[in-house]
Amino acid sequence: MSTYWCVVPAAGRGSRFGSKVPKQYLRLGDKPMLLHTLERLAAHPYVAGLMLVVAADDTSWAQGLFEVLGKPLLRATGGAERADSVLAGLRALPASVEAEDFVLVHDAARPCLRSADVSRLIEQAAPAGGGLLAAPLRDTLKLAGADGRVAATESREARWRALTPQLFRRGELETALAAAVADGVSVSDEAMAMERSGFAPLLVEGAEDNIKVTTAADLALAEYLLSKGVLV
Ligand SMILES: Nc1ccn([C@@H]2O[C@H](COP(=O)(O)OP(=O)(O)OP(=O)(O)O)[C@@H](O)[C@H]2O)c(=O)n1
Ligand SMILES: C[C@](O)(CO)[C@H](O)COP(=O)(O)O
Repeated sequence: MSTYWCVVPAAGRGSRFGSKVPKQYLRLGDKPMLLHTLERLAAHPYVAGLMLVVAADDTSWAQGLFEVLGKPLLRATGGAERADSVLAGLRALPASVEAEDFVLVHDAARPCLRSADVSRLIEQAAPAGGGLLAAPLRDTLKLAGADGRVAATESREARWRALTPQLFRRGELETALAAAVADGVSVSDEAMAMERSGFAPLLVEGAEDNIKVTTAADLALAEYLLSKGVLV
C-alpha cells in the first residue's frame, strides 16, 4: 500500500481569532488543537510521515516533537503567507519523497478531519492526478454591498467550498506554488496554484464538519465534535 507524507501548515498567527497564543496551540478538550490534527493524520494508515511547518519564532511544545503515534515528524520554518509555509514544507520533505510522489497538505486549524475522508481523497484524487476535499454549497449565496445590504443573490450551482487535505504530486505542487509566489499572486489553497499552472484538480466531497477553526465560535464547535467521538 502506498503511503504519503503530509505537510501541515501551522505557522499562522490566528489574527482573526484574536487569542494571545496562535489558535493552533489553544486547548481543545484534553490537548492542543495542533496535536488533535497531527494525531488524526498520523493515525491514518495511508500517512507515512508529517512535515510540520511552524513560525520562525515558535517556542511551543511542538519544537520537541519528533514523532506522532509512531510516524516521523519533521519540521520546517513557515513564511508570511500560508503558500510560503506550504512551499517551505514541501522543500523540506525527505529526498525519499520523489517529485512524482503524491503529498497531502492539511491545515493545522482543521482538527475535525475524518479518516474516511482521507481515504476517499487519496483513492479518488491520486488516479486523477490530484485533487482536494471540498463541500458543495447548500445555502443560498448572497453578495454583500458596501452598505451592508444584499447587492445580489449569487448562483450556488456547481459552487463548492475548498477544504483540506489536498493531494498533489510533490514536484508539480512545488513548481506551481513557487510560480505563484514569484508572480506575487496570493493563492489561498494548493489547488489554486495548480489551477494557475493549468491543472484541473478533482473535487472529492468531504464532511461538512471538517471545519477550519478561524473564530472562537469555531473552537467551541470543534471541541463539541471531537468530544462526541463521531469523526471517523
Ligand atoms: N503564514 C501562514 C499563515 C497560515 N498558516 C497556516 O495555514 C492554516 C490556515 O490558515 P488560517 O486559518 O488563515 O490561519 P491563520 O493565518 O493563523 O489565521 P488568520 O488568517 O486569522 O491570521 C493554519 O493552520 C495556519 O497556521 C501558515 O502555516 N502560515
Ligand atoms: C486552504 C483552505 O483551508 C481551503 O479552504 C483555506 O483557503 C485557508 O484559508 P486561510 O485564509 O489561510 O485560512
